[in-house]
Amino acid sequence: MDLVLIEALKVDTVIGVYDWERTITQTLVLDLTLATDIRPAAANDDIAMTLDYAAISERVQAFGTEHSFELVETFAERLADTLRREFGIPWLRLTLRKPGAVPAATAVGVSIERGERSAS
Ligand SMILES: Nc1nc2c(c(=O)[nH]1)N=C([C@H](O)[C@@H](O)CO)CN2
Repeated sequence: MDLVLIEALKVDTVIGVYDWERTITQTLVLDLTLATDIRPAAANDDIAMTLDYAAISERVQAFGTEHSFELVETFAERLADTLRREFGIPWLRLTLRKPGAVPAATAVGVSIERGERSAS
């Protein structure tokens, strides 16, 4: 299985458990690793035969605008489910960082893997 990568994608959203966080937009930083077979697209030089990282990046940013969760866990889980359903992604790893949430840390966040990763 091959992988399509999206690294350090900035996503603006309302997120957080504290009252003050419900009134502001914060920027999350996402890394996505998306399983697919790139061989058909490579053989035909055809964007329609692979995962379009530009289209997926736009969808992730729209997702951030559409939702306002409290937990980064909820954002990650719901986004992973949305991307897998809408783009037919069999397996993905999603790492979500919330910079500045803990001043002593560069970033905090979660990393999840969902779906089945085939061996071939
Ligand atoms: N595991 C989590 N811990 C915390 C979260 C979270 O989403 N998941 N969120 C907060 C606050 O919103 C924090 O980011 C504000 O600085 C605290 N802990």
